[in-house]
Parts: sequence; C-alpha cells; structure tokens
Amino acid sequence: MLLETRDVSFRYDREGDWLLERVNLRIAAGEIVGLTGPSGVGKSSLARLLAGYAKPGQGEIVLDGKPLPASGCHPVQLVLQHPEKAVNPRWRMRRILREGWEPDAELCRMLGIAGQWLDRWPNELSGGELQRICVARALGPGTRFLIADEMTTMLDALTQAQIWAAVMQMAEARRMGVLVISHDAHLLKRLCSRTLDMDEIQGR
Ligand SMILES: Nc1ncnc2c1ncn2[C@@H]1O[C@H](COP(=O)(O)OP(=O)(O)OP(=O)(O)O)[C@@H](O)[C@H]1O
Repeated sequence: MLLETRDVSFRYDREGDWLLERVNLRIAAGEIVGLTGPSGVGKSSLARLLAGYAKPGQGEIVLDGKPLPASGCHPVQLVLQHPEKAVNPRWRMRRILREGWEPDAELCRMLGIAGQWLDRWPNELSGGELQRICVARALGPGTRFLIADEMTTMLDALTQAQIWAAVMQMAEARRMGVLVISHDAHLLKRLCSRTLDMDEIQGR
C-alpha cells in the first residue's frame, strides 16, 4: 500500500500565494518517515490534507493510485500535538475512546491507559493521559497510515517513549505507515528510516 501526494498545492486564501507548492511525498506500508522544516512552512497543513480535513487546491492525494474515501473510516488518521483540541469536551472518555472502534485491552495496556480514566471528562485528565486515549482512538483496524503531528512534543520523556513504543509495535504488526512530523532531530533519527525536509518535497 502506498500513500502519495501528486503535485499537491494548497493555500488558505483563494487569491493568495501558495503555502504548499507541488508537494510530492510517498509513504509505503510499514514505513516510518520523518518530516521536518521551519515553523510556518505548512507541515500541519500538509498533515490535514493527508488525513482528509482539507482538500488540495491543485494535485491529488492517492492511496494505491486511487482517491481517498470521502466518507466512512478514513485510512489516514491524524494525531495532533494538543489532544484537548481533538476531543469533544462534553463526552466522557469512554465514549471518546470508542468513537471509531473499540480498542482492545492489549493496546490499552501498551499505551498505559487506566480503566478509571474512562468515567471522567476530558478536563479531568492530564495532557499525557488524554494523548494516550487519542492515540488508541486513531489506531483502529482501518488505519493504514498514521500522521503524528508533534504528537508527543508536550509530553515527558517516559510518556513519549511509552507512546512511541506502542505505535511502533502496531506499525510493525499491521504494516502501518507513519509520518512523524517533528522539530526534534533526535526523535526523528531514533524512529524513522528516512527524514524529509519540507523544502525537498516541494517543486518550487
Ligand atoms: N486555518 C487557517 N487559515 C489561514 N491560515 C492558516 C490556517 N492555518 C494555518 N495557517 C497559516 O499557514 C501557515 C502554515 O501553518 P502550519 O501550521 O501548517 O505550519 P507548520 O509548518 O506546521 O508550523 P509549526 O512547525 O509551527 O507547527 C502559517 O503561516 C499559518 O499562519
């Protein structure tokens, strides 16, 4: 399975300059690829395009050569830096965790998710606890690619390590591709088989 952007260009303002210009990126099944680049160059915007939250202005994003599905479970899942922005504050954690699928006990154990968190509201969990839930939620059986946009940047080293160990294990077991977006060169070196700079994937 191959996730590919083909000459993707994107801008927020229809009249303005392109933020992303002719981006060509390929991630194969099971591949762990890093993406880096200065603040504001459009890494998160590209992440949103890949996960189907926004549409390219030009070019296309394809999975095995076919357009991504417009409805149903999206094969490209995005986990953001700030989990509190990614959950419904009016839902209890159990409902949030099971929004797309029911994570099994083994995955919850790997991610260090405690049963007693599930009766709480999002604002009653720490950032690290909430992020573990968001990661489990994103790893449904239909997920072929995970886009981790500064996924563990706000977390302590131990929590970072535990979350990445679980994600790497899942990626290997399921041949899931992962795009690791980060400014942390050490993290990228440790996790990724190759790291791209935003500069080198654009055609300008
Ligand atoms: N919804 C939006 N409407 C208009 N402009 C936006 C919107 N979201 C982001 N931008 C702008 O697009 C540019 C790229 O933002 P983006 O978050 O993609 O960059 P980034 O490379 O991920 O940055 P960082 O490393 O700081 O997270 C920024 O100039 C930002 O202000």
